[in-house]
Amino acid sequence: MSPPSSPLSFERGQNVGFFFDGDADHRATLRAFARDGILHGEKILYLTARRPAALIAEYFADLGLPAGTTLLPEQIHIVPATGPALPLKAPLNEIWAEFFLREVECARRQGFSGLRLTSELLWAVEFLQNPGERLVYKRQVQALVHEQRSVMLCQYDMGCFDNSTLLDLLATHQQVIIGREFHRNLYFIPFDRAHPGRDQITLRTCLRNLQDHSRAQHAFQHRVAQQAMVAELGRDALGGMALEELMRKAVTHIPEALSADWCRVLEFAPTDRQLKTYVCSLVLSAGEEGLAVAEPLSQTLEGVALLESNLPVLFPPPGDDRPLACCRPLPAQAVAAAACVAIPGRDRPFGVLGVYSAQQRCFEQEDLLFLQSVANILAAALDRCRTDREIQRLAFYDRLTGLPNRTLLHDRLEGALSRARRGRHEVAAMFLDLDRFKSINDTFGHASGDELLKVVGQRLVASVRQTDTVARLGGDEFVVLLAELDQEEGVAAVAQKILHELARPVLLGDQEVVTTTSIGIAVFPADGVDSGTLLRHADIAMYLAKEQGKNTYRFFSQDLHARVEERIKVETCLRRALERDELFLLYQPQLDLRTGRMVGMEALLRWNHPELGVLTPDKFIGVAEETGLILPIGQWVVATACLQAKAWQQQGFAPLRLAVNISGRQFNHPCFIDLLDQVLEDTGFNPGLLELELTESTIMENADITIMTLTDIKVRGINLAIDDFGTGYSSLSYLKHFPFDRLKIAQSFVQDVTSDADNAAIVDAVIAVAHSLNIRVIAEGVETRQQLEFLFQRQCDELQGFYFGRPISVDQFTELLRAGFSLKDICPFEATSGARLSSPA
Ligand SMILES: Nc1nc2c(ncn2[C@@H]2O[C@@H]3COP(=O)(O)O[C@H]4[C@@H](O)[C@H](n5cnc6c(=O)[nH]c(N)nc65)O[C@@H]4COP(=O)(O)O[C@H]3[C@H]2O)c(=O)[nH]1
Repeated sequence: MSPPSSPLSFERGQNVGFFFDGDADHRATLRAFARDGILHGEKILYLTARRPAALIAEYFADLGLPAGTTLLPEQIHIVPATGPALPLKAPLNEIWAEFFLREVECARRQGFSGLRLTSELLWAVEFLQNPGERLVYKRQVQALVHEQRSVMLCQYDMGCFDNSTLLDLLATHQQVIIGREFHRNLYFIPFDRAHPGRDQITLRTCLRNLQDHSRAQHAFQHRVAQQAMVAELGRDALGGMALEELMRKAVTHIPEALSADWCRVLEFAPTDRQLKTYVCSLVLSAGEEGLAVAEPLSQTLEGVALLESNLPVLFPPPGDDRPLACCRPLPAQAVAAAACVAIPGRDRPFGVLGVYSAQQRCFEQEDLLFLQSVANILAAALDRCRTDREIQRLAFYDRLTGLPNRTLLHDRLEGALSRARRGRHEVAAMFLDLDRFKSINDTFGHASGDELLKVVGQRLVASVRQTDTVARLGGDEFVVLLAELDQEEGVAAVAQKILHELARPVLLGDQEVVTTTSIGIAVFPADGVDSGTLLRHADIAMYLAKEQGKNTYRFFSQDLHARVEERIKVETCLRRALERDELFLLYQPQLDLRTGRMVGMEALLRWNHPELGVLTPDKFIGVAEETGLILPIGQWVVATACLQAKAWQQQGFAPLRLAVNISGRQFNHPCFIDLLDQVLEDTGFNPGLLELELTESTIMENADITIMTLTDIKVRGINLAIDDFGTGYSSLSYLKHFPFDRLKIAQSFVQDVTSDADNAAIVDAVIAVAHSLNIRVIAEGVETRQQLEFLFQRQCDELQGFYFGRPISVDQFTELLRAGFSLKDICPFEATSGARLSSPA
């Protein structure tokens, strides 16, 4: 039989030794070896530790070798134990180990060079090398296999494993150290055929394996330590350890894990394309903390690691490449070896993780994998940190301007107030609202509006100290918090500075825009002791600033508070006024001064307030405007007045012109014309009898849009009147451009017309200009006969005023219509062309 090409086959012509411990009868094994030609032509060294040499000799005499076996008696050398005979079944211990080694030495001296070591010897060698090492027996093997670790397999023949288990183990584990008595059983496994290429696992190489094993064991422990560190850093990162702390921990532990000297993280600054030290395991001097790289990135080790972010870069380089310089600053000790990997980032690498050694050495592939694993953990932590920051930014900062938002403002205000309480100083809260933001937004578009808000934010920040807070609450509302005040005059000066800064023109695209601001100021502790009250009071003061002409600042006061409280009350009730039917209209007659006859009426709104009684519009129209309630209310007025006027016509009264007041917000609403059409359609009222009264400010607010809307109104045949003429812009020139039918001279002029020469001159001029433009003039607020006479003489066209009739209810007005009211009823009047007033009766 030809010898099998088994991993167990021995090299011919070599002295071979088998060690048998003499605990068992090994004849069967020897017979099997002989049968398979293993023992052919070899010398057998039979070391016996526990059985007498004579007994062993008997084994060989009575081997019963198969025919053709060439094992000759002279091949067998029985080496008796040189030490004391050991008892059978003695436990493996140091004495055993030393004994075995002595025997091996002895055999070597006898010229046995290719000594095969059996498991006992392997164990002995290992035991002496690593006294702490435990042998792995039986069940423990399974556990280690499960953990995917190297396996030292012992006592294989004790029935724990069958051959297929062993084959599986060998297939999945590179490192199988064969243990005690294993060789015998292994021989019977068709091992080479099942796993060609694994023949390194042979008895022949066991000793080398053992040394390798010891090295591997060391490396293994090293890797385990590295893996443990990766796992720990991963846990820290997941557990939310602060980035700085995590980085510091990494650079502190990496040198130990890689047997290197020091380690650092360099951060990439994309603007100047430089790397700067983020953390270092060494204590850097002040000068070393600055920017790290003077050289171009591509010429440094770390720079290349960063640029070629998927590859670790080594110093010295593994090939023939010229070594790259390490980034400065470098600590005092020279760098003889280094490995750098990139720390990945979302859009570009964050930086580089580098480990350095003063000794010449090679970093192994596993070292680099470890380094990259740590870099990946740092990258994940950086990413999480960035996400946290992003969330923080969204939660506490205004997206458009980047300023603190309401939440952060409250936080800062609370902090400032508690410091102020302790330090007994004042804190000022300024509430700012841009004066014409809405119209700028409407005119130039939202993108320009946003741009303006950004500029405002920047100017505010530039106007205050760094310790102060500028926040945006939303829309065009900002708050400035002056955290430490010495005196109130200081606040006024800051407010003044802000007004000045914000009034400077802003370039939006190619348009220069000027906006102003109203500021309300409340000061802790006088105007409020908690953040909510302080801000509310600053807001109230801001309304006062708006009311008193805008582009100014006002301090909060208790008086103001009372006024605002009432206003808030009004607002709350006004919301329900429409539903509860608390609104109603009065009608005031308008007379033709030439004929003395009633030619029209003005519908005037009243609110029957459940607690305050009947309120005139000046008490609630402002609130309605601010809150937007003017839209449903205004619509209700137009519809109710048209319905009523139509009802009077249907009752047989001569049709009269119906004047209705339209507020600025109502007029500027995009649906205004549609709503008007709706009313006319629903009521069937003749548009030619409807007159809309608009104030000068409504007309002037947005001249371009106004002219279009006015034209739309005129197209429908509706009349237009300018209300309160003289109180607003008082510009006669725009009369030319707008299609008005009537001009109402404001009461304030009419009232003093007989006592104030200036007023008389103005009224005179206004009538003349209006007539020259074919616009009729109506004077309102006529209360006396003198006023009437003056207006008559100046050829005013129409009149309205208490002298002829106050605003009255529907019923009273119906009575008036029935009675056929005329100017003649009040004063004798000659209604002819060129008529004059008769003397009073
Ligand atoms: N002292 C004095 N006053 C006289 C005399 N003759 C008339 N008046 C008052 O002058 C105001 C005339 O209305 P206006 O100038 O359009 O001024 C109106 C108008 O601008 C506004 N308004 C009234 N109703 C409405 C409405 O339905 N919608 C809107 N948006 N505003 C309205 O409220 C303002 C005030 O309305 P009222 O309080 O009803 O006051 C009315 C009227 O009662 C007089 O001889 N002497």
